[in-house]
Amino acid sequence: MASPILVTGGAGYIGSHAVLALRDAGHDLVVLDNLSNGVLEAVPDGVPVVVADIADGETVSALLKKYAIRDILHFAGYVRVEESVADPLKYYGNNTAASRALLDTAIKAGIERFVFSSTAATYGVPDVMAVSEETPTQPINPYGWSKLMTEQMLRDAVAAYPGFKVAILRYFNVAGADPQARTGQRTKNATHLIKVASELATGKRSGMQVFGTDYDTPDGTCVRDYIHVSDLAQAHVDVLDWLARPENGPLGLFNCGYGRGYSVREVLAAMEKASGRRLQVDDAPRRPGDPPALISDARRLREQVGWAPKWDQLDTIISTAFQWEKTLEANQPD
Ligand SMILES: NC(=O)c1ccc[n+]([C@@H]2O[C@H](COP(=O)([O-])OP(=O)(O)OC[C@H]3O[C@@H](n4cnc5c(N)ncnc54)[C@H](O)[C@@H]3O)[C@@H](O)[C@H]2O)c1
Ligand SMILES: O=c1ccn([C@@H]2O[C@H](COP(=O)(O)OP(=O)(O)O[C@H]3O[C@H](CO)[C@@H](O)[C@H](O)[C@H]3O)[C@@H](O)[C@H]2O)c(=O)[nH]1
Repeated sequence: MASPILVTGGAGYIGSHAVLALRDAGHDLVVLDNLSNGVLEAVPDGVPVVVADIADGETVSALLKKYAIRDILHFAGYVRVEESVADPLKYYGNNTAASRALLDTAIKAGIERFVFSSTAATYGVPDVMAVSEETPTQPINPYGWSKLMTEQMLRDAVAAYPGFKVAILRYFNVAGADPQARTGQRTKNATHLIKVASELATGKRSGMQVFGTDYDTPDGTCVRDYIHVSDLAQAHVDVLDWLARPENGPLGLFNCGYGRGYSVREVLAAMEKASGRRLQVDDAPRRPGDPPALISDARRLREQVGWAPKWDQLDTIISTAFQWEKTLEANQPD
């Protein structure tokens, strides 16, 4: 893989961590991002950035040619579940239709390997405790559907176009930040539990709520499988290597998680410990659409690809998220 890797959405939260992981592994790369939610500061100096939309076929095909790209990591997309319910066409437009356009450009350019950011939201509300790649997909919101439809296009493309290999990665709850605080989550008006709790712990918010305390879980709050964003970034590097070996593919489907769940209360207790602050938290009704527990069976990624996570302690996830939030605060203009 001597030619550079194209990272779409590389100016965003997960993409910017993947950029660091790829660089740390010695890869050259190019970022493609329309900056709708990303920022240029998230991309390290020296990495070329093309500011354009993935659906802009002319620009994208020119860049694939210019850099002789053979591999694409496709992170670009919209990520807010509740927004997808309020404005579904926005999600089908970007996560499905724009991804189709990118795929079309990629196939025409002879791209060999394509890794797609999918989500545990494709499983909906599973009736098993540990969700494997074989668990039926039944999204309960347009976000999940918009990703599942792109997965289907990729499956069909692999079957139709010889030489085209794909890996689909279904992320569970992504959190934390680069342990060296080179990048982290910058999302404005974030709704993710750990980001919200980090903002509260650094004083950017005055309070937060626990959505639902009467679930059938050990402490009554929802349980999730939180994966450190740097381990997830490394999974992309490992999966690309896996896909590049002739005996592997043409299609890989991998859950990305640790196979271990933590409740909302456990997360908040860990944030109090990391920050040394008492958090102002109120109990609130359930948030519509939240499954009580979502835990991955992610053995396939470890066993087939050889992924070996390094940051898989809840305290590490929480402390890196908190440290990043402080870094962001320190760099705020007055
Ligand atoms: N954050 C999570 O917990 C989570 C969980 C599961 C899956 N994912 C998936 O991972 C991917 C990255 O998520 P994130 O949390 O880093 O989000 P993010 O919003 O931080 O990053 C997405 C990036 O893509 C860019 N982008 C969006 N649409 C584009 C387009 N049409 N053309 C070019 N650039 C575009 C944005 O500017 C942004 O920089 C998304 O596809 C998301 O669906 C995220
Ligand atoms: O202020 C808050 C925010 C969240 N929660 C709860 O915390 C848990 C986790 O919520 P959140 O961090 O919003 O993540 P999820 O809703 O589990 O969804 C995330 O994880 C999914 C994969 O599991 C991805 O598909 C989604 O894109 C991503 O938003 C849920 O029980 C929420 O109800 C609170 O109690 N208070």
